[in-house]
Amino acid sequence: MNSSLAVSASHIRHQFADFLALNDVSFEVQRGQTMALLGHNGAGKSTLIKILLGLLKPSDGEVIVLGQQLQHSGQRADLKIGYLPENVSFYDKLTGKEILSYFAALKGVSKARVSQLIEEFGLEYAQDRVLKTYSKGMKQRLGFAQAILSEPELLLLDEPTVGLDPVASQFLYGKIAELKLQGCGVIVCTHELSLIENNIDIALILAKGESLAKGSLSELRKNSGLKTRLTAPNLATWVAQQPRLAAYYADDALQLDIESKSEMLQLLMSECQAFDFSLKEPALAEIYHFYMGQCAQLEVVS
Ligand SMILES: Nc1ncnc2c1ncn2[C@@H]1O[C@H](COP(=O)(O)OP(=O)(O)OP(=O)(O)O)[C@@H](O)[C@H]1O
Repeated sequence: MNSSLAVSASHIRHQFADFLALNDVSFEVQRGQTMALLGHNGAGKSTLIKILLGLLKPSDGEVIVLGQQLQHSGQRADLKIGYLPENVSFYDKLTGKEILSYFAALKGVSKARVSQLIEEFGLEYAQDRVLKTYSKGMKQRLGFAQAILSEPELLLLDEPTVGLDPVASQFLYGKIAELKLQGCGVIVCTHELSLIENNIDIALILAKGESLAKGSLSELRKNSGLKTRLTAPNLATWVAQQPRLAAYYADDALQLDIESKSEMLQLLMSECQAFDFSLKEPALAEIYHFYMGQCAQLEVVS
């Protein structure tokens, strides 16, 4: 068993009555790695998270979480998993501090850690207020504090930044980065692609229960064939000087694939003495839409 893996899922299939929610999904997340779990509404993301939590037994396939094979529904890997559900719902007559203290007691975590998290998450001023007076963002911060109470080795986050302001979202991803450095594997399910883009190592894109694409951002970019755009104020002049650039010139930019990028950059710098240009790699959102579009096209053809 590979101890550097936080999760290893092989050929997961899950059937709800006559509906196939997951079909042959396989992926791995290393300890210290963050994976974005992406897909349209109903793609199967929450179903997969429930399987990793041991709340749902897959109809088929093998799941190993933190070195432990999950076999039965209801079997939790252990307390080393932190989980933030999509809709945080705690008993709303308890105060924020009471809620965290309750989970701390369940997980054998000290009261000092509860106070530390309340302070770090900027909830000191509201810690003695009942939950029903909390805003959506405050509840989300409390939910995230609950998820990382016991310093988890695997963190599963379902839409963690919904309701958070930009500063709070940045704080959350900063916290995730700290946990990663301690070797925590992280899976984030989200539709907020621009927010997560700079905070992930790999992504798994699901559509209709199937794995459409997976890999690092650069692997996904390469496999999609999407181009990097190079723009510059003098670009048209350089293209006129160097006919080899013309083959890549479209839409006021050089449209470069992985193979042509370094060659054309070298040409620009050595032959045109060009240093004033900007490069724009395909964003995660573009990559996502590309794969979703491909999936739709396949359906039309079949
Ligand atoms: N208990 C259930 N019984 C029957 N079908 C279910 C059940 N739970 C989920 N499904 C179906 O399985 C599919 C995948 O649902 P899931 O909640 O995993 O999607 P999701 O990717 O998390 O979607 P969203 O982005 O909307 O949260 C959906 O078509 C859903 O209706």
